[in-house]
Amino acid sequence: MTVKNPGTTPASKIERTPVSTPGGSKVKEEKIVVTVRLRPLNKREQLAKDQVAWECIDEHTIVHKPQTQERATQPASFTFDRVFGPACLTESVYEEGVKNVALSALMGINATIFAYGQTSSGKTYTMRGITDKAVHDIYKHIMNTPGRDFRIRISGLEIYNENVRDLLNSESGRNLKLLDDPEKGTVVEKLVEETANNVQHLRQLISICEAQRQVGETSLNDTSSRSHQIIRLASSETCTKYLCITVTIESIHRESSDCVRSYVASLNFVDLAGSERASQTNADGARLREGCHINLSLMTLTTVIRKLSVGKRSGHIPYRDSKLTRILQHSLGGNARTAIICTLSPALSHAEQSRNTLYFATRAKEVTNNAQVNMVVPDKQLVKHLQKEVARLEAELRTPDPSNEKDWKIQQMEMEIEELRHQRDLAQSQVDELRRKLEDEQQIPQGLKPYESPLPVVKKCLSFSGALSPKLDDGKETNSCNKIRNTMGRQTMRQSSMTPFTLMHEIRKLEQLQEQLGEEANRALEVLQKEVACHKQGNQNAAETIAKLQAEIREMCAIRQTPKEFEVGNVVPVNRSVSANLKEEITRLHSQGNNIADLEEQLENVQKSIDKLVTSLPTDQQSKSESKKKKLLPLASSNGANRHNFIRSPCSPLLTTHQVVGTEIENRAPENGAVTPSETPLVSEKDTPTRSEEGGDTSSKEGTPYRRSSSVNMRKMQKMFQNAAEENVRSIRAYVTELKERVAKLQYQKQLLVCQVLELEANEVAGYDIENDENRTEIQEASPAAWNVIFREQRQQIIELWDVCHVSIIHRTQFYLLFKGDPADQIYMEVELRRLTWLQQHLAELGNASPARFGNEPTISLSSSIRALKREREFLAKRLTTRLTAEERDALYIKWEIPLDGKHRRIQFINRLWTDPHDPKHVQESADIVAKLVGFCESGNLSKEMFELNFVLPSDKRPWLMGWDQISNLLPL
Ligand SMILES: Nc1ncnc2c1ncn2[C@@H]1O[C@H](COP(=O)(O)OP(=O)(O)OP(=O)(O)O)[C@@H](O)[C@H]1O
Repeated sequence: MTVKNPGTTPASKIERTPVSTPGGSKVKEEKIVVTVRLRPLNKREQLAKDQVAWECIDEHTIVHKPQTQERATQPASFTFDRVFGPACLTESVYEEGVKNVALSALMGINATIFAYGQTSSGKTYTMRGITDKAVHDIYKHIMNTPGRDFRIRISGLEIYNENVRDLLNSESGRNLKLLDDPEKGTVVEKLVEETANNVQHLRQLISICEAQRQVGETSLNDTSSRSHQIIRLASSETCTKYLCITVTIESIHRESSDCVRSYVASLNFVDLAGSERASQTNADGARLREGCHINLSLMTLTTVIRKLSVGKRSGHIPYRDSKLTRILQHSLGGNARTAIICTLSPALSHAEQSRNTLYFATRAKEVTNNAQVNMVVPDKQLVKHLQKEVARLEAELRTPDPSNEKDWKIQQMEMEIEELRHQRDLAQSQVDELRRKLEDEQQIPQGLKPYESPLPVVKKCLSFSGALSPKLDDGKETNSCNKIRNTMGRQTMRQSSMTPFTLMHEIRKLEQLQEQLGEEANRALEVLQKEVACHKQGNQNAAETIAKLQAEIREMCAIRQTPKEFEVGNVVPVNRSVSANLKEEITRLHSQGNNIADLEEQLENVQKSIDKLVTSLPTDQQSKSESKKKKLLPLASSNGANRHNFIRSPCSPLLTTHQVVGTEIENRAPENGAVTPSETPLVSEKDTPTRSEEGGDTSSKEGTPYRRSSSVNMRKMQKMFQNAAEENVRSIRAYVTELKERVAKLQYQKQLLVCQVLELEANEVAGYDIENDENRTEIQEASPAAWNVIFREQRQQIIELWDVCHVSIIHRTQFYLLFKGDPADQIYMEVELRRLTWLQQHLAELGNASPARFGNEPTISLSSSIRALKREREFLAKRLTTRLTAEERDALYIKWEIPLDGKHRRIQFINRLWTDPHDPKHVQESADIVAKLVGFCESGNLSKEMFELNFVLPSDKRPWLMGWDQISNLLPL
């Protein structure tokens, strides 16, 4: 359990967004809110006839009423954010002084309210009232926000004699340890944290803390608080219906929700111990020791405030010198909104202490904090979400999805085609065998009566199967042929010759197989055709969606968000409807991105399918050799219509009508009318014509037109199919390449939109006036002259940001050399600039903290970027020897002033490249050298569109920024 370090939570990834960051470009610093409360003279002071030494002359100024004997050297007037006189109620102090700060916690911003002042000045009195009112307002807000689920948790601790004690667990013992967590900062070990069920429960828990607090008596206050008490409420809120408010900043979200992000924040109420000097309390013994410890913490607090007031860069800030400042480090110049109420006694007798308090308050006014909106993505939830997504994508890509029938069908068909091919070969060999037998029988017929000869029948049957007459398309013809065949079959049977019968049967079987094969192949091609058409459509849809989204985002930009739902200081909650729209759009955009990826993947599959189909066909060589052995080719089917489609594959734009016509002519039977299909003679091995060079019809040995063999046509047809299929593959490859480039371009557009949406969200959260933002940039068509100016400015900004963010110098080089100001470069320049701006901000926010991990990928941090750059420079240094000659290297060393006899000259030289973003010559020369070392040429190996997608560091094969998709992952999806 933590006492938070505001803004930290276990097992969660916290994203921090600056509170008021218009355009998301700068971190807004804000000063600590300092108010002063002057109480009335108490009874003790009245009895002692003490004088009133201070007066609040207006809402901001308190003045010291000079006494005659007092030296006039001391400042008499002090100004603060608000000053409350003796007549002011605690309610006013809360409403006008600290409410805005306190309720920031509801918006995911850590908040701390301190009460500082001498003993009996009214700290506890004020803090009790304020805590009570804040609790009331928190629950009021919860009631008024039914769309969100809140969870409130509370912990309480006191620091007594520099020992930390748990106020909600009296058995935990005295000294809880403070631990340093690289992610969470300082945490209090084993501090109990209770979840408040409702407002009464919360109040009860606060009372327990109050009761547990160490109270002693001093001469100034009968119930003096001798400890620094910190009651901490932490709130977290999801961006949808549910929310948790928790001390340990834990985010819980509904299972049913797609949102994996919540707001989290802690709200600290800190009632400090009296700030007076130990001597003034007439303390001795135990009290004196307490005073020393109290003052150690307060002294450190004062030092920290003093140092912070002159600027955070003023050197070491001694947070670690006391437990109080360690625990409250984030509230002092860090990620929190802080309000300090300085309480004063008006009594003249305490004037010196009161003046010290006012000096402290004056310093505190100068301290600035960097409050941020804390959003939490619980690791468990995130991992679950990502796992689901990965599983879904994997299933889609790897397993034949029943819903994706087309892929499944293609696979099935491929298997069937394979099987059919196998059967065909089998049948073919049987036919060959039968044919041989038949020929043997042909040698015998002298002894047979004419009607006993099976030959004419068989011949007719085979000629039917091998014929390529267009009449085969005609159903009637086919039927009549079938009839003839059947009749022949019956005749054959009557003629009681088993061999011809078997032969016919086998031939029919072969015919059927061939027919099936043709049909299956055509079906496969049809599916492929649909697939490609479908992908084309998908791609078009993606582009349309992007365009629509851009238009909608422009519209959303134009909408002013009034009235505001709930306002806390400068923090304006996100307009829910606009936010919902944005989320919806981003979800759509993401799914579109997935579609694009799917599209690519599926196109690859199509390509593979076609490759398979082609390789399953015999090659030309095979055809030739096989045609010598086998007299009928596999596609010698009577399925003329299918054949026609088969060759005229729709995937082949290169296949011309001429070719198709040619194909049809090729397949046509001789038109001399001398031969009908049924009359075509059986082609025997002996009679097989040889194929001419032109692939045309050649005469048989006998030179009769009847020898015009179907096997020749089949070979040609097969060759044509193969050509067509190869062309298909080529054209689909070209199409896939083109699609990839389009996908890359869409990715750029997507990134740009994501950047815009992030900015919009940040603007909404900050209540930023989008319309009046002068810095806001839109990608608009600029005139060539204007674009030229814009380009130069943007490029310079980019170069400077590369330097600041330690971006890969190979990336810089390639970007620099590729984008030279062409009007088409606008989008790339814009995206690069926005990414870098985001990165700069991200690195600044992260500071020295360890980067959170996203899935298995580490996210970017300053140190990881520097390390990566170092690796890259080492890689380039090695390349100096392989890419440049010794003379070239020496020339460069001389030019870049590297001592020729110095050690580690290569790395020295490489370390000088890309180090001066303000010198254009240096930049150009650096780019030229890196390009040479890596082997880029400006227009050569990469297109602009593919630039980002293809780019990986040669040293570690990882994208230089771990992928810009992570930016979009910051969105509440
Ligand atoms: N604004 C006020 N109006 C009326 N009475 C007040 C006011 N502020 C404080 N008191 C009274 O003054 C007394 C001392 O106040 P309190 O205990 O809050 O002081 P403290 O600063 O917390 O002292 P310590 O540091 O010793 O804990 C209390 O009896 C309280 O009721």
